[in-house]
Amino acid sequence: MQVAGGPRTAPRTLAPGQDVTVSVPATSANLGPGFDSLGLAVTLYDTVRVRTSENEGIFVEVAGEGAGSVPLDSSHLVVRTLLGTLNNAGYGIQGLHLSAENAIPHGRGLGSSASAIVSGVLAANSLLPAEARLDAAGLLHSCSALEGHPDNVAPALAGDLAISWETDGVFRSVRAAVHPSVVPVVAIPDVELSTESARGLLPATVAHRTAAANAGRAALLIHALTADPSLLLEGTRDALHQDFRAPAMLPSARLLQSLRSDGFAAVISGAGPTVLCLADGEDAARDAEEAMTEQLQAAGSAENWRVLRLGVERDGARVEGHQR
Ligand SMILES: Nc1ncnc2c1ncn2[C@@H]1O[C@H](COP(=O)(O)OP(=O)(O)OP(=O)(O)O)[C@@H](O)[C@H]1O
Ligand SMILES: N[C@@H](CCO)C(=O)O
Repeated sequence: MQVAGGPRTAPRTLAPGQDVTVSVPATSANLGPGFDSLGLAVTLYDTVRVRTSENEGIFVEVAGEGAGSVPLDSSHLVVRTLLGTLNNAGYGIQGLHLSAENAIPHGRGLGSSASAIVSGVLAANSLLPAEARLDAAGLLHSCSALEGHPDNVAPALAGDLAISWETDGVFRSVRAAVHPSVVPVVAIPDVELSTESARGLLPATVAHRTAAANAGRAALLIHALTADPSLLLEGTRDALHQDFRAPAMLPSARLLQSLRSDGFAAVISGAGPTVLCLADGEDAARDAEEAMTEQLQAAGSAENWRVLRLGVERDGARVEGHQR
């Protein structure tokens, strides 16, 4: 958590009794060829309620994903992000009560860390006085800098499809409307793979022809996702990350390969190991669900995976303040 650049004077203390709830969607980054650039918000959510208190100390409770494994003190990712954001604005708190209900599984490629960062930054922003708040561009940059790349935080903040980039250290993003017939279907294994270790498997450089081929597919993918979903299979072909990471997620790599051979637009979601199919219409989504389930059954591992048909989350994170 970066706190450099924070206040040079003693921080002001936020009033106790403030109460805010933030709900943030899961996101699937990369979508094949859009490494560190493309991301899609989907209908699975983490929700945190944050209350400032006059009782000193930090109290954290977690239900759902991460319960029993994430820390319950100031090192909790949402708390750490929230306190860092307040500190950067010149504020602190006396006491804090955070209650999290998580549906996004951790370390599976569905943007759980981005969701936690967005939750912490948005909660802090809502608790701050209006004049100390970040604007939309500041929120995107701040969350992206904390996550290290913008492709999950951008759709988590704004919803739908996000196309993101970085210029001279500044992260930016535009939102694009996904074609209404696109349905995301995911197969989530019960094993985790940290993004950090998956990034460690990538080469420092690729051949020029590889980069050129990938650029063409990324451009095609945006057309397929927004205008012509019949091109999704060809548009989701990646050359930059999936093959390099396959040794760390062999069952996912096998499922991906066999789904693509059968004509499904399957990709590794984020850094994996979840497999995402982008289906063109509800019938195709049902076929993808069935194909995933059958292939996992044939491999004798269906009980270790969850297959879910999701929707595209159009609006992104929601913040609700409560009067007390
Ligand atoms: N809601 C949360 N509360 C606290 N910590 C969290 C939360 N979500 C994620 N984390 C932390 O982030 C880690 C997972 O982050 P990681 O970047 O490895 O995977 P991911 O974000 O789920 O996947 P990807 O970045 O590929 O989409 C967890 O192990 C946990 O330490
Ligand atoms: N673009 C990121 C997404 C996961 O955080 C990666 O693949 O490493």
